[in-house]
Amino acid sequence: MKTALITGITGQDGAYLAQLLLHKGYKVYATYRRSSSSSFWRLHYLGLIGHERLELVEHDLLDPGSAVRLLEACRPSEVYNLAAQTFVGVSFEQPSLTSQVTGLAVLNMLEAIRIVDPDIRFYQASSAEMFGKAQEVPQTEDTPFYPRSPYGVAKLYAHWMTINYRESYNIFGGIGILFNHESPLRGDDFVTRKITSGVARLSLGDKEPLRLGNLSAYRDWGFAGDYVEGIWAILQADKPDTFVLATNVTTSVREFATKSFAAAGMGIEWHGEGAHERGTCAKTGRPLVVVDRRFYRPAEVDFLLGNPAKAGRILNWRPRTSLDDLCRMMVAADLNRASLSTAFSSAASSAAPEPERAIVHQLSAS
Ligand SMILES: C[C@H]1O[C@H](OP(=O)(O)OP(=O)(O)OC[C@H]2O[C@@H](n3cnc4c(=O)[nH]c(N)nc43)[C@H](O)[C@@H]2O)[C@@H](O)[C@@H](O)C1=O
Repeated sequence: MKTALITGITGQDGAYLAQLLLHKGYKVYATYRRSSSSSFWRLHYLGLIGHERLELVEHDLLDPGSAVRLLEACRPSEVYNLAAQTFVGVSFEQPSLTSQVTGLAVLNMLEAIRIVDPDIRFYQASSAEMFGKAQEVPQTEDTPFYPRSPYGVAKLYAHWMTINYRESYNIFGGIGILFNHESPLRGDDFVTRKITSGVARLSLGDKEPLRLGNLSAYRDWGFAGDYVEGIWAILQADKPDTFVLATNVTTSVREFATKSFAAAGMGIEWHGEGAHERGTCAKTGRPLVVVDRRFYRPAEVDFLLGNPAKAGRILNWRPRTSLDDLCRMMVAADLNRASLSTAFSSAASSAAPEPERAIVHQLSAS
């Protein structure tokens, strides 16, 4: 039985990767931060909590000594480093913390591998944010980097450090440069899930429009479930290498919102431009989307489009889920959650004790 260690199990990719590795028969050790122990909802969602081959381990990425002890205790043959401060917007507010967690912490794990067992295969989650102000279209493994956020800069440090350990110490450092990948398990601070949960709320009658930032940013969005298959394949390759995982299709935030409203059976019409743009219901004219400058970033990445040809050729990896299917999947999951919570709160109020209901009845009658 192979043993893997995943850092960042409470995130979207950690949950899907754990599911994949357990399905393949691995023993999986998975780390989480003490303060994120309440975010096991994704593991519950996938039915992984209590799995006999999944062991959750508390770990602080910033502590080099505990990285060594972690590897000595788990003895993995593969380490998947997914833990990071992953919100680009937050990285402008907390650049130092982001640099430590997303950048420097990766060095701690690489050093621990060098000390404990240099044969461990290490996966580093690099990001399309490293392309930032993209120097060519589409972006490939050879495109020069130009990060536009503290997050992108930190990821670039970790990226080069992994290559450096590959070349200096012969460590199997496999790298995936992942473009945006989404799912019903995405956190609702990211724009796709913010949109699909807003669509669910609005389609169930809520009146408060969705407040978004830059609607004209373009992203190459795929399904996270497809991408973890690529991540696994990167560590099974004959030699350590760097691969772009992307769909080769790019779409604006505005168009993602249009598709998501359509998935809930609602048409949206767009009016105005820039900070004054808004989207209204095609049938009733009620406001569905307004632009809110608070969600703009100090520096924006305007356009990302990845070419995954190398991953197709060498790893035989291809994204299988179209953007339309992804939108439908995410909207359906959010509609389900929203109607369950509406049903739950109305069941809770109708289950109020008899005397309270009687009082409400009397008050409204008088
Ligand atoms: C590859 C990369 O992918 C992700 O980073 P991201 O692209 O920044 O993702 P996002 O969903 O936060 O923003 C996408 C775009 O949408 C725009 N946008 C408009 N209005 C809102 C808005 O209201 N909220 C947010 N969050 N974004 C908005 C925003 O300005 C940006 O242009 C992370 O997984 C990251 O870890 C990673 O590695």
